[in-house]
Amino acid sequence: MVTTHNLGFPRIGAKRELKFGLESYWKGLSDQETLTSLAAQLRALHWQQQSVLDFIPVGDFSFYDQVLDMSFTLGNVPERVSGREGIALDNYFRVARGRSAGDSDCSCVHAGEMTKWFDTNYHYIVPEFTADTAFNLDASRLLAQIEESRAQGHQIKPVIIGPVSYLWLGKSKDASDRLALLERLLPVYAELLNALSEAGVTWVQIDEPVLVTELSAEWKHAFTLAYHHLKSTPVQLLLATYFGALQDNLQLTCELPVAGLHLDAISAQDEVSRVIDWLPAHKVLSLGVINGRNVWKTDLNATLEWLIPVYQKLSSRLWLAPSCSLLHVPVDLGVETQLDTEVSNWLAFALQKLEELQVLATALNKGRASVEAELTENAEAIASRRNSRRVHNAKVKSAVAELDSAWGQRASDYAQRATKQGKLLNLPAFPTTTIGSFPQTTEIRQARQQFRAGRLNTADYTTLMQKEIQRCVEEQEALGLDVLVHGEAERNDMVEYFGEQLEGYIFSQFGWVQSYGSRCVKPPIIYGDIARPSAMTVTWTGYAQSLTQKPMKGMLTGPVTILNWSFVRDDQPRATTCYQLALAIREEVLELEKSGVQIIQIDEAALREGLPLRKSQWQSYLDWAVASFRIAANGVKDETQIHTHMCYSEFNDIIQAIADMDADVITIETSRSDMELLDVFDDFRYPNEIGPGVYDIHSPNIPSETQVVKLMKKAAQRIPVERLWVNPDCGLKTRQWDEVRPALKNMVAAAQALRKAYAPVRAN
Ligand SMILES: Nc1nc2c(c(=O)[nH]1)N[C@@H](CNc1ccc(C(=O)N[C@@H](CCC(=O)N[C@@H](CCC(=O)N[C@@H](CCC(=O)O)C(=O)O)C(=O)O)C(=O)O)cc1)CN2
Ligand code: MET
Ligand SMILES: [Zn+2]
Repeated sequence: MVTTHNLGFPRIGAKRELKFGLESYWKGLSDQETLTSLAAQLRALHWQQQSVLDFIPVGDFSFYDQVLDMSFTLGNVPERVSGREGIALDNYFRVARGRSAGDSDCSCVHAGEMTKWFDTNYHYIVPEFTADTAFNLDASRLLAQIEESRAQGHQIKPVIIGPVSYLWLGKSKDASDRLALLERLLPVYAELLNALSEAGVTWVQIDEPVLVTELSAEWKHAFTLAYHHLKSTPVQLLLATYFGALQDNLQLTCELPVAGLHLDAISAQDEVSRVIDWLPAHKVLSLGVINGRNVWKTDLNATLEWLIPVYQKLSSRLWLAPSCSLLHVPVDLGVETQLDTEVSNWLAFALQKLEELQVLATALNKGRASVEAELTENAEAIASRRNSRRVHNAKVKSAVAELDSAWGQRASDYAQRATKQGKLLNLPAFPTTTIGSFPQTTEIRQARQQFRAGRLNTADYTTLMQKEIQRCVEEQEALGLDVLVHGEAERNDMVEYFGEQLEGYIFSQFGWVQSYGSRCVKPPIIYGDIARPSAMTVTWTGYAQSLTQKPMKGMLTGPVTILNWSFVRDDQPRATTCYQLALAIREEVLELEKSGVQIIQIDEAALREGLPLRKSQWQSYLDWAVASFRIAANGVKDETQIHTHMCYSEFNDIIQAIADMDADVITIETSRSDMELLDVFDDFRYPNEIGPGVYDIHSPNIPSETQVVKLMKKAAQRIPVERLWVNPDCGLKTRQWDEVRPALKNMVAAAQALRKAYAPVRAN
């Protein structure tokens, strides 16, 4: 018999119940009891929905982030919050967000740093280490949830993050070697596993996703040390790897002294037979055969055909699961009532993926005949997608086939363009601008909800959004900003908004996926060739420009970011889809230009974060990603100024690729790193203009004028002042107007001070 299990389930709720519960608690509108009982209800529902599986995950639920949960379990709690009285949960939220329910402004602490979870759009709270970090087990969260699930009659498998990945994902705050902490960490893990065993647990899933990345000899050795240390614990360990292939870590991984291994057979299908060869005969092999990161139905017949010989070899040592936690896909296709029925028949969300898993297991355990109807239905859906005329657009395919590098080439080089643009735009030194979005207020969101529900007509919705745009322009004029934006009021999200207007896309009503904390995105779904039936932003931008004499930046999302933050086709290379998106955005750029827009920003927030997990694959990704951006951006006249924006700025290794995009201006995140990141942008390596973010928009804290001046002076030591812009780190949509106004006021005042301070330099 094969065993079925799941690595993790989405916790936000099919209708984002957890999001609303959390936000209400943070605002002080509900109490802890309400929040914890909502959490228990969600867990109960999710376990029940998974209960056909042989093992269901416990410990994957989180109030904010599973890595932060692990930090609390290991007693690695930052000093700045420890020793506080009151509700423990509030301390957890203080690390997550810098404050908790009922905190007055003065009791805020700085939030833990947030960063991307591998190559997904999920963000985790980075564990903090120093040379003195001590660990202390607090297994209460896990033990309580184990008891809770048992009471509901489930067969469970607790999920924890493994010690090596835990250290790898964290950051040393004092430049000490975090790997040196392993010795101190392992006894706490052993204690945890013992506690789980005492609670009656037999299997524990221990996640070590860093095994799919390139590891140095020290980190490889850490694996051997760690798992030999944990070998004698009484529970059986299922070591889980996902998001990629093991490659040079394959032999190491197979030989670790654990009871079982989970391999992502979607991204590492080629490795399965080698793993079987290397894996000692007593070990279980769990294969992730259902894609946990995309929304397409699995081709069950093909998968089964491939699995049958594997099952013959492994027999009951074979376990089946989705490739990774289902955190990265929406919960339930069943609640979607407005999806196009043809395309929706090609899709599977979390619950449907578990059904697929069940069909595969039943076919192996009881023979194909026992699931004949399901297999036939699946074959029909797969064929329907493959043969659908709606997937293919001959015009788009030939446009992509005709692309050559000339499409990505601007007429003149940067220096010549800068002169022409300077004359036309006539901006002061240290020009001020923002990244695009202004607060998405409750009124804006509610208006859009009403519009969607048909309770507000198009004319009224448009009027409301125009009012918001007008307000936004007036605020910026009053603040004295130099280059204005329209504020993106009309956009639900910077990717979904474009997806909704492009052909080849469909979008769900409830397909929410957690991005961080309570924040979710609803990635639109690319099912076919991409075309742009009509202009997407020109009217809104034109309206905004009509309200001011100052230059209004056109605001677009770039092809690579649209690709990386959408659910994409799995029937053609990502590069091909990206080129199609690039052509669509190029059309929009050219139409904006034609309408008189002089500055166009094309956000590539996800270009850096879309890098493959292994460095050896970076260059081929960067080649098509940069080429796509260039196709989108570089068809404009010299006089048109192209901006781009990226929110994470560890650019050290890819600065050449960033420079090759050849945008006239790039805005990046730098405030949190005190401008040190700019070292890599120094004179020689980055030739164009730069707006290093001067304050962190993720925090409600207001930067002072002095702070901004200080940061910009640091920037000016690295970048010639005539190439510097002044702007926040990222868009302001998650902030309140009361936070934005004073922050930008200080930023503008700082720019004025800088103009005075550097005036003599510029006169020379
Ligand atoms: N796709 C994407 N990925 C990204 C980012 C990004 O901006 N977009 N930014 C970075 C950080 N990640 C982020 C992810 C989400 C949000 C965010 O603000 N999300 C919103 C949802 C945005 C949205 O699509 N809103 C819709 C739906 C609004 C809504 O929820 N309406 C309520 C009613 C209104 C209300 O009471 O608020 C309802 O339908 O129930 C809209 O505006 O139309 C949220 O979770 O709150 C911010 C940053 C990295 N990845
Ligand atoms: N233009 C977008 C905004 O300001 C860029 C955000 S990058 C995540 O919101
Ligand atoms: Zn950003």
